[in-house]
Amino acid sequence: MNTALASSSSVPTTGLSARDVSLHAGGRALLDGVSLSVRPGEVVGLLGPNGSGKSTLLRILARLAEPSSGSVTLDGDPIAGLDRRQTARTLGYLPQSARSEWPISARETVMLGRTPFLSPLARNSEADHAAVETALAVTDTTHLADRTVTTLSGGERMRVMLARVLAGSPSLLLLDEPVTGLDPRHQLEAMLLLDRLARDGRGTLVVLHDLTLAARFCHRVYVLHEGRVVAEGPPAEALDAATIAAAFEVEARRIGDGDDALIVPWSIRARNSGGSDAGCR
Ligand SMILES: Nc1ncnc2c1ncn2[C@@H]1O[C@H](COP(=O)(O)OP(=O)(O)OP(=O)(O)O)[C@@H](O)[C@H]1O
Repeated sequence: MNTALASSSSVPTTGLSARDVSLHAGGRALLDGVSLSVRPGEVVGLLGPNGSGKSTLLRILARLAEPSSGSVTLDGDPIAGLDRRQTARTLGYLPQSARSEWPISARETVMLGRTPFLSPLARNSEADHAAVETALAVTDTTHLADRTVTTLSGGERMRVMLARVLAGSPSLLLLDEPVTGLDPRHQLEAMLLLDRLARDGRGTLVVLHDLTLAARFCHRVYVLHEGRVVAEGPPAEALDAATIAAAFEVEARRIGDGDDALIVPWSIRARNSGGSDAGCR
């Protein structure tokens, strides 16, 4: 499968960083002093229970929301001051449960990912069409290209929306649960694709709920809990039993070590278990 995603339009980057980012809304802190980075050549996992702030953080990193305090920098420059088109060429963002409401074809939907490269009133170029066909191929959606996107199944639609991000050939990808709803084969294909993109020098921050996929495919992970980073580092270190218990309130069974580890949530951990609580690091 060809994974050479339109490298000519990719904008080189040294990485994206959040420093001490907080966001207050609804009378509480949704994010509280979060610092994080993603660099070219790495797949970084963003993990945490429902409501811990993962999507909120991704929206801030994608410049779709403003933090109450703290900063986000791209290549060392504050993202708030950068040219929006240039930012869109560098950063690819896949929202959670991404969907298209327009009854257009999957191919036309993927072509929308080329928007940052279009001049006003210009027709799509050969490079645009080539990027779209490659993005369809690597997401195994070529056979769906002429279907109206609103008629696709949830997993098919997710792969098309991922193709739309890839069509822009971003240097850095911000992906909010890209494998949720995908069948096992397509989950693996998507994670293997991120791995190949990292080897090509691109970087990805990916929200995952599957601890085994995170352990296998992420170079580093951040674990969020109630808006704070409670663990970070290589999965073998950050996803230890104490962190999993404290952050997710489950006991997990671990089979194997390192990136071969299977981490399976196994039993519910009682809340308010007093002194036996492992606590978040
Ligand atoms: N505009 C808002 N006003 C008030 N609360 C908000 C707002 N946006 C999000 N929240 C709350 O902030 C918290 C974090 O939401 P967020 O969507 O970032 O969580 P998440 O970690 O992505 O969760 P999930 O795994 O369920 O997708 C949640 O409790 C959510 O209800």
